[in-house]
Amino acid sequence: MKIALLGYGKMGQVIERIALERGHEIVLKKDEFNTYDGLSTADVAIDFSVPTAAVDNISNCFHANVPVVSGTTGWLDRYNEMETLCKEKQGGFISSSNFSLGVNIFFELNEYLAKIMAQFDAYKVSMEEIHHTQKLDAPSGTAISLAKGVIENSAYANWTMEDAKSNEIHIEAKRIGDVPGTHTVTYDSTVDSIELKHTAHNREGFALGAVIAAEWLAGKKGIYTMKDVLNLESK
Ligand SMILES: NC(=O)C1=CN([C@@H]2O[C@H](COP(=O)(O)OP(=O)(O)OC[C@H]3O[C@@H](n4cnc5c(N)ncnc54)[C@H](OP(=O)(O)O)[C@@H]3O)[C@@H](O)[C@H]2O)C=CC1
Ligand SMILES: O=C(O)C1=N[C@H](C(=O)O)C[C@H](O)C1
Repeated sequence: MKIALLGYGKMGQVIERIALERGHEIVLKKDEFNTYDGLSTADVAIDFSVPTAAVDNISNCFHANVPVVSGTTGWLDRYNEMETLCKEKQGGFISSSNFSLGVNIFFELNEYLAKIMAQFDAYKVSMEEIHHTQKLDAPSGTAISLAKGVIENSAYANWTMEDAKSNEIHIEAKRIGDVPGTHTVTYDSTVDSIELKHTAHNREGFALGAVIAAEWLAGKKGIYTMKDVLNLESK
């Protein structure tokens, strides 16, 4: 399979290694300064760039008729625009705040736990995410996805990085050293706490998940999620 890499930083380089190991060919490595030359020859594109470049990268894929997997975070206020363009151009699209198998299992557990905890007023939920100091966005896309998973399954209405009201989920973002990504969901009461935690030990899981998503998406049209790729059924 011919792959275009849109973004060739920490993630792009791990994705390249895993893609080559799985027998794929890299036909474009797009960074801030080069062009999209070669994009139209790709079977699929993988975008792990920066929040300000993601929309351009994804749009160019739809215009070039190349299905695109996007892992970039911090641009999702423009997701609907990309969804509309994808439909208009009959493109293929998967966007996820986190492509690792472990985090996608964690997302399912988070939704399941949220449904249970919605019955118990004594507990208040909060979230913490820890990432490396080079990360541009806060809170992480994964923390936002976790908060949405709780909101869709409970009476919580919103998330905030400020002081949380009773119907809001507080998210704390910490930036420490080279931490690849740690997320904790805590339900706290006066007598005990329940914690759900995912710790990435490196970037391999994110990159492997993105390559698996690209293999799955190549040749398809439509808008999908990692639930489709991993065949995960919400309970
Ligand atoms: N969904 C997931 O599973 C995961 C998502 N992420 C997200 O992926 C993104 C990238 O992370 P990471 O690799 O660590 O970040 P890096 O900062 O290491 O890499 C970003 C890359 O994007 C490049 N870039 C800048 N402008 C453009 C442009 N216009 N077109 C294409 N590329 C451009 C940068 O190029 P240059 O060096 O020339 O500036 C750099 O190579 C982040 O948003 C992060 O949150 C990260 C891990 C997992
Ligand atoms: O920037 C990162 O590094 C990561 N970003 C993603 C996010 O914002 O959730 C996923 C992962 O946690 C690593």
